[in-house]
Amino acid sequence: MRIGIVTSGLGIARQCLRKNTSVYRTCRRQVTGSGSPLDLNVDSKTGIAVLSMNKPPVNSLNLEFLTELNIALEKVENDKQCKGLIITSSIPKIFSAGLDITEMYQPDIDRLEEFWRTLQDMWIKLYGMNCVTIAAINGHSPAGGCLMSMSCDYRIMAPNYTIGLNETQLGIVAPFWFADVMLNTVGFRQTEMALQLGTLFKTEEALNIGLIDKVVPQEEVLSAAQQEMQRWFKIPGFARQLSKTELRRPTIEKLLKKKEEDIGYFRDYITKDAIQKSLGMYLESLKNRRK
Ligand SMILES: CCCCCCCC/C=C\C/C=C/C(=O)SCCNC(=O)CCNC(=O)[C@H](O)C(C)(C)COP(=O)(O)OP(=O)(O)OC[C@H]1O[C@@H](n2cnc3c(N)ncnc32)[C@H](O)[C@@H]1OP(=O)(O)O
Repeated sequence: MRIGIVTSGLGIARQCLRKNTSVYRTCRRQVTGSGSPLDLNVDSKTGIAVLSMNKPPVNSLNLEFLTELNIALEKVENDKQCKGLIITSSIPKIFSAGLDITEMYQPDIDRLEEFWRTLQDMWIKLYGMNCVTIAAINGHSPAGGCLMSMSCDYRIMAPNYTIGLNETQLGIVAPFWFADVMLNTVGFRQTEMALQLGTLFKTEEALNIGLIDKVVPQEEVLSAAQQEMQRWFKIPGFARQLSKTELRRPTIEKLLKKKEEDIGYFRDYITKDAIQKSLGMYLESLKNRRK
C-alpha cells in the first residue's frame, strides 16, 4: 500500500502520512518522480528499499539511466531508515540488458567518457553500499546486468533466464573491474572460462557455479528477497558492514586508483575501427533477431 508523498525529480518525500490503524503505520515512500525509469520505494517499517528498473524495452544502461541509478543509490545510502536495498526490474523477462550498446557505437567522445565515469561511479557505490543489497533477478541479466547483480550481497533469480559476462560475444573485453567482481564471486577457474567464452549461464547453471545464490519461481522473487533480508538483518549491522568493507575494499580501491586511466583505455579501445565494426554487427544482429 503506498501512502507516501510522491515527489518529482530529485526531491525526497519529506513527510509520511500516517493513519492511526497499525496497518497504516508502514510508511512507504516513492522517492523517484513519475515517469522516471526508476521506482524507488522505501518502507520505513521494514527498513527495506525496493529499487525497480523500468526503462523499456530492456533496462539498458545509458548515461541518463546510470545517472538516475547513482542518485537513487545515494538516496538509499543517506536514508538512515534504510537497512536493506532490493534491486529488481519492472520490465517483464528482463532484469537489465547491460550497457546500452548505442552509447559505445559511433560515440561522441565527451559523452562516451562521461558515460564510463558514471558507470564507474555507479559500480563503486553499489559494490560498497553499507546497507544489505539483494538482487531480485526476475529476467535476463547479461554483461552490465550481471555486474549489477554480482555487486549485491545476495542474488535470487527466477528460472529460465540467462546471466553472465558475455562481452567477448560482442567482440569486446570485459573491463578488469567487471572481471574482478566475477572472480570474487565464483573464483578464478570459472571466471577465466566464463570470460573467454562470454558464457551466458542459464539460471540453474548459474546456481551451480555460485554466480547466484537461490532460485525461486518468477512470482516469488521479490518476496523471497524480502524474506532473505530478515536473515541479514539479524546480524549486528556494524560487524556485517565491516566484514563486507574489508573484503570488497581492495577491489574498489583498485579502480579508484586507476579511474582516469581506465576511462582513457575504454575510450581508446572502444573507438578502434575493429571494435566499432564488431559493435555495429552485434547491434544489427540484435535488430534482426526478430525478423
Ligand atoms: C585494453 C582493455 C581495455 C578494456 C576496455 C573495456 C571495454 C569494454 C566495454 C564495455 C563492456 C560492456 C558491457 C555490456 O554490458 S555490453 C551489453 C551486453 N548486452 C547484451 O549482449 C544483451 C543484448 N540483448 C539481448 O540479448 C536481448 O535484447 C535480451 C535478451 C536482453 C532481451 O531480448 P528481447 O526481449 O527479445 O528483446 P530484443 O532483443 O528484441 O531487444 C529489444 C530492443 O532493445 C535493443 N537492445 C537490446 N539490448 C540492448 C543493449 N544492451 N543496448 C542497446 N539496445 C539494446 C534491441 O536492439 C531491440 O531494439 P529494436 O530492434 O530497436 O527494438
